[in-house]
Amino acid sequence: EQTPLQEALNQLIRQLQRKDPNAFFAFPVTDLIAPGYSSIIKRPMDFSTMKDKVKKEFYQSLDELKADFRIMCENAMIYNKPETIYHKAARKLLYSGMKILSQERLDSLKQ
Ligand SMILES: NC(=O)c1ccc2nc(N)sc2c1
Repeated sequence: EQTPLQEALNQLIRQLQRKDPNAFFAFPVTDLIAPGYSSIIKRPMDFSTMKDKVKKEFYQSLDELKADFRIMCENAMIYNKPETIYHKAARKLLYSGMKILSQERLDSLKQ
């Protein structure tokens, strides 16, 4: 019951998650592991939420998924200090992920 767009977006999320081997971005960040997170980060995002949004057809285009991916990485660079493994992982993920999401052949998914 998946549309071509859903198939393509799920495949891209799988590709992006391979760039997060420590699964720092796999699930929502809790205030338990990250004190004060929910009062600092106004638009939390993670890969499990993105997958749920694909399933519920919240994304109408690749650009909308790209926006959530960028928010997810930027959140981590806001909350976590630059010298932390989380901040460094987020910056690396953002750059490698944007390369994956900006390939020519994906232009058909743009609206
Ligand atoms: N995505 C994040 O910002 C993130 C992920 C995992 C994690 N674990 C901690 N102890 S702080 C922390 C932050």
